[in-house]
Amino acid sequence: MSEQLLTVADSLKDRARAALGSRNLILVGLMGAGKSSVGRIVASQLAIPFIDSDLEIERVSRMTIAELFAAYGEQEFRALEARVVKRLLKSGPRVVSTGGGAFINDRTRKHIKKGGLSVWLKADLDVLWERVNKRDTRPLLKTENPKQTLEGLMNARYPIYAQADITVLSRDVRKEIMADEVLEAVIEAQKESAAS
Ligand SMILES: Nc1ncnc2c1ncn2[C@@H]1O[C@H](COP(=O)(O)OP(=O)(O)O)[C@@H](O)[C@H]1O
Ligand SMILES: O=C(O)C1=C[C@@H](OP(=O)(O)O)[C@@H](O)[C@H](O)C1
Ligand SMILES: [Mg+2]
Repeated sequence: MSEQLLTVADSLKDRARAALGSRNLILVGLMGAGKSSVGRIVASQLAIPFIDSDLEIERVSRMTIAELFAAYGEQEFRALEARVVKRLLKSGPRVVSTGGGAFINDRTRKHIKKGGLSVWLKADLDVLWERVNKRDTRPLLKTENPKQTLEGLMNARYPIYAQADITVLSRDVRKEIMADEVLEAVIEAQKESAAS
């Protein structure tokens, strides 16, 4: 990388870090959008802590997400998720990647709206499907036609994800590029709110 390009990359991180201030950055969106993997890169670029709410739920319960769904059902999982997300957002700045259903739950969405800047990683069905069909860890997709299930979730959930503060299109590009686009969107959002 040339010296000039390095300076541009550094200033992107610095400007995004300054724009975020002490707020949390919370990634929302459907399964496969890249919340967990892109969130981790964004946090490392900003040099702030990264927490994935699903991993935190698994840590505190000492069960996997699939085991929690099987043993207690989705409703109990959502109640635990709401408590964990609320706690994770108590202090900042952090990058918190949520599970796909978190922002859909009224209680959890309120915690997220209050707890920082939310970013919807929005992807089309084929991109999501390409990514999620490689693993069978997601209990909601254990159906006869998982692609159709995913499409149904898209239709039901996209109007709600649209309430996030920022939307970034999650495309078939490298995760590092997606992370840079999130940083750019944070800077833009801050400029817009300062101008209004
Ligand atoms: N931009 C990307 N390009 C290629 N693969 C990606 C990209 N973003 C995510 N993935 C892959 O897709 C899968 C799902 O990503 P993940 O971060 O777990 O999504 P989410 O947390 O939103 O469900 C993972 O295997 C991940 O490595
Ligand atoms: O969409 C959902 O309701 C879910 C998404 C999953 O997280 P990812 O979006 O990180 O896969 C996980 O929380 C759980 O399987 C439920
Ligand atoms: Mg995830």
